[in-house]
Amino acid sequence: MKHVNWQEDVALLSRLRLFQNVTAHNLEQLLKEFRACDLEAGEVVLSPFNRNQYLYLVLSGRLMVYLGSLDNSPVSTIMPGECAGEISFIDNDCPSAYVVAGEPTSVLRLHRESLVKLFQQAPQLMQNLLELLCDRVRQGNRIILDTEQNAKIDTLTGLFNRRWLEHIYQRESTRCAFNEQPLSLLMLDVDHFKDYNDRHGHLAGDYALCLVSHTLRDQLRPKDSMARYGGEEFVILLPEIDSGEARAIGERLRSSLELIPFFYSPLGVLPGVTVSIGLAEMRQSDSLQGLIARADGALYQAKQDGRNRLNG
Ligand SMILES: Nc1nc2c(ncn2[C@@H]2O[C@H](COP(=O)(O)OP(=O)(O)OP(=O)(O)O)[C@@H](O)[C@H]2O)c(=O)[nH]1
Repeated sequence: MKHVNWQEDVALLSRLRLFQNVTAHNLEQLLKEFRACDLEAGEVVLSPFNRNQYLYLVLSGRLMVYLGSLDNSPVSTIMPGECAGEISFIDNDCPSAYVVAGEPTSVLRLHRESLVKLFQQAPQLMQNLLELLCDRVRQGNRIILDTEQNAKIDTLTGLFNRRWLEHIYQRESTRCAFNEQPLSLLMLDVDHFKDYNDRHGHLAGDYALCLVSHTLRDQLRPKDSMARYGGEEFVILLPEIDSGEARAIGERLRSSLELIPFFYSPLGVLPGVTVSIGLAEMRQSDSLQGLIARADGALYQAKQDGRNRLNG
């Protein structure tokens, strides 16, 4: 970080969000305390390992924010007019994120004591800082929400993933057991899928998996859950459905795919696929693993019996 000369500019400061509606007199007092610095691209300004005493205001360039490790993708960008370091600046603790110059960047640096002194004379400054902090909290909440979404959704098909299935099963099995209702599970596996990939390419295989997920999910009730269990394996949970009814549902799902001889994809027209299905109904105090093991056994038999059929 290189200290540089800075042409003091009250007009520019008053345009920064932190200083909006702060009087020119107060800003002039603050100006004396600022240090202008130039940062090289990649230079680390804040790190969770170093206590921070400064507030940084970006004048030009941009700062990138990284959570956890610098190897992760940046979670946000701090642009001219915005500031960095305000949380650790206030609580005098280590920053929660890395802040790194994304390109050659000019910043103004202000020691915490200078700003704290001014709080009493300029309450508006405190208000502005609180608003900035609220923005940071909201941004953090959005990141948490996105991360949770990623933790439960399979990116290729948009279905729930295997990890989230555990969570849903806990909830639904408890609810069904409590209400003395049945719960059934279908385990589906795309037939001859290795062959399909070999013939049409892996990307075509990916589109076929999307066809399976969209075709089947559209036929389910809101209370049913469909998850991608593994590569070409899917699990459907059917709460309040006994094995007799689940057989009819599974049969309907299976035949709906059989009736699609080809489909349109970004690669052009591709042949459809069929699925084999294993069915199992929940027994008292069945774990998900136990229920799936029985459905998997039934699926194995469906494959043995010639595929494109339901067993269980
Ligand atoms: N395109 C694509 N293929 C996948 C994906 N996940 C797994 N596969 C492929 O799915 C194929 C599964 O092959 P196998 O387990 O041998 O079974 P199969 O060829 O479907 O044969 P049967 O199940 O006995 O009918 C493998 O070739 C995997 O590479 C994926 O996300 N996309």
